[in-house]
Amino acid sequence: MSHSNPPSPRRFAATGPLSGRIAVPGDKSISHRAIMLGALAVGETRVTGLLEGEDVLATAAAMRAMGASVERGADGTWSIHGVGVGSLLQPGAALDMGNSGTSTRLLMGLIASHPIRAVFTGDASLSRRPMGRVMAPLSRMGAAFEASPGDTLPLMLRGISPAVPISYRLPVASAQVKSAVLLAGLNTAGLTRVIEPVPTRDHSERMLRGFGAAIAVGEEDGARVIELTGEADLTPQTIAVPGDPSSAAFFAVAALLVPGSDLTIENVGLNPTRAALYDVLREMGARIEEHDPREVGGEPVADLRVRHSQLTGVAVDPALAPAMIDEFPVLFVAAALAAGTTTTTGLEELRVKESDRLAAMAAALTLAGARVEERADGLVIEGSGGDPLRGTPAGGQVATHLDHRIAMAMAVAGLASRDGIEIDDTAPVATSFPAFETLLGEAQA
Ligand SMILES: O=C(O)C1=C[C@@H](OP(=O)(O)O)[C@@H](O)[C@H](O)C1
Ligand SMILES: C=C(OP(=O)(O)O)C(=O)O
Repeated sequence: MSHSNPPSPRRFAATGPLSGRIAVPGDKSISHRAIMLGALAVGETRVTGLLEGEDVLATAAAMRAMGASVERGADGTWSIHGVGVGSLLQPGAALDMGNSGTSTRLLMGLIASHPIRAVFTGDASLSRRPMGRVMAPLSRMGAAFEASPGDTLPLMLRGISPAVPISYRLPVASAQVKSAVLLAGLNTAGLTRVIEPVPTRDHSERMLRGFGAAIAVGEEDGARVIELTGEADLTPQTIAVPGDPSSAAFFAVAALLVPGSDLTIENVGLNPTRAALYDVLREMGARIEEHDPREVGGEPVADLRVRHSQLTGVAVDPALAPAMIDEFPVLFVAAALAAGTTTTTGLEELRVKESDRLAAMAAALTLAGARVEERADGLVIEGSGGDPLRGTPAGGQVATHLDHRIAMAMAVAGLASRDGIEIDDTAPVATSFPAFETLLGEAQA
């Protein structure tokens, strides 16, 4: 896990245009869910394109610790033999979630309706993140918690069976909270409902349906309503995981910013609950074309051709935030090179990710010579009009705070800088995108 890796500083500097064709690794959100649901289906689930990043490997280790077999074949296909809904075993040791919020919150949901006890631990970043948002609904279902102050890790969860089905209105727009409740509903007799005033990524709903769960999605007073009838019996699946749009985002912005670039990113997942970054970039003037739109693993996918473009600042509609929530760090980099002002609002959630992403990006971009104003709920960025950022001053280093997306966003900024950008630690990149630097080399070859 990333917290045991020594810091790995690195300098990113302009090395010329990005071109050719690359394929980014599998979607992180979908990979977590494929392992979890496969581990609950009796029989063999086969997964191709699984993201082999530290976060997903933490999920795999946890499911093994609870009785499932989760193994990688020589050809890269993963084979999962599940235990069946209701049959997760008591883990023999604490579940080390590393840096992964998704692993932690979704697994809390799964365990909440099983009669087992689990201790969750994580790295320094994860141990600061709020878990009360999942503890609240899962407590109503009957689970019990002993958490660290501020409802953080390490925490102990005592699940219960039978659990009580609930109807839960999400107080924050969070796919992790929604998914935790739905996963707890799998081993809960009756109707578990989640009401989502603001839609968030719907991978859980899609995949639960694919595995044969009784799940219905409707609308009530303008809100999305998801209803799951337990107890579920899941049927093993063969799943192809599409490329991660959140990983592709770094390459798309790099190609937009570096003059002369013409890069095609293959097989990018474009689920509408995930792809808003690409719409915002187009609104800013980005030349991004979608080729060969198709469906992979029940998700819309296309190849993206991205060419260097002069960008113009925009006011980003806060209603789009959930559909691009992990892409703001790299959007801020695009804004720093655009002509004019980019304003973002409604982004309080960014303060409780792997780092406080508003503070971290404001500090990092300012250090690199951009003009940034940090507000309570967003950043206002005065773009350079296409001129390269100065880069980090001698002896200066961007602080990434154990946050992979800060590291990759500022690496992209480095490619569009005059003097290069020095990053304090690229080790966290391995949580979501271990091949990042290799692919960067390929695209610049
Ligand atoms: O459900 C998921 O897979 C995720 C949901 C989002 O978190 P929140 O639910 O906290 O918004 C996102 O930031 C995270 O990277 C992955
Ligand atoms: C927020 C993220 O992940 P998680 O919540 O799973 O740590 C992310 O990948 O940007």
